[in-house]
Amino acid sequence: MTVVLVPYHLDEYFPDLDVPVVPTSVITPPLPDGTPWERMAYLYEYVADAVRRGCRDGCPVVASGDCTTALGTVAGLQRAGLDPAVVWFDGHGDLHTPESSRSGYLGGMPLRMLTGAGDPTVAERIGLWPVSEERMVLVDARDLDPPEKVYLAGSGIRRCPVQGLAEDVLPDGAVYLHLDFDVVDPADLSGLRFPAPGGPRLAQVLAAALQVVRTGRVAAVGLACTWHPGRVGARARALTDPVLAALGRAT
Ligand SMILES: NC(=[NH2+])NCCC[C@H](N)C(=O)O
Repeated sequence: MTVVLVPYHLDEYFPDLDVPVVPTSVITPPLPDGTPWERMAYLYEYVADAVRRGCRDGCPVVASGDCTTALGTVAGLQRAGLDPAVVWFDGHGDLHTPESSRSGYLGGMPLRMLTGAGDPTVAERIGLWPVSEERMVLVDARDLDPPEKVYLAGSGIRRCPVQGLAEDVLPDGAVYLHLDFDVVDPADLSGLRFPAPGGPRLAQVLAAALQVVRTGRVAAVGLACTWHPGRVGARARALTDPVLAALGRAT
């Protein structure tokens, strides 16, 4: 199984990023000068290519320090000839556009970007096609900003709680499974960049993620290790070890 480590948070290289998986390859190209999205597009070109190749022997897993790396992973699945749906576990929505974001945090935008909205730089440069809202499920997202709530209310994206993830909520076909660890309650995982209290326990997230894996349709997994480097890695293995084991059985 291909396990790709992308030790970055957005366009910033984090050599000390601790991840709960053992990588089979590490992507660290020196990034060119440019805007953050231009630099990320450069990085995600490598990610997309690694995922495309990784599809040949099962389900590639991509670990990075943010959620935006998912843009490269989904593009890689598309390059492999798939039309992936997206099941996105996150304490947040990641549904901002540059106009709606008050923080300006680029990591708060990737799920919206997968619909084809927002800054087009990455999509244009790596050939990422929009995923239709109807093929997206947002799991948990307990910490939504007001503009994200407004957008979700009028969008085709389905939202469900971790404990409400049933077979009939899951989209058809190939699935990109996105796990931002901050979906887990910070009581079970400290050191997160954006802790969102009041969330599900790690064991509950694990049960829901395994449900998705057991469909046998997960084509790639993204692990968003959204913690400060050196803070969480090993503890998160309680989630990733069983998920990777199940992936090995399911593919
Ligand atoms: N996946 C995450 N950790 N996202 C954090 C987003 C935080 C906040 N909603 C923002 O856009 O600024």
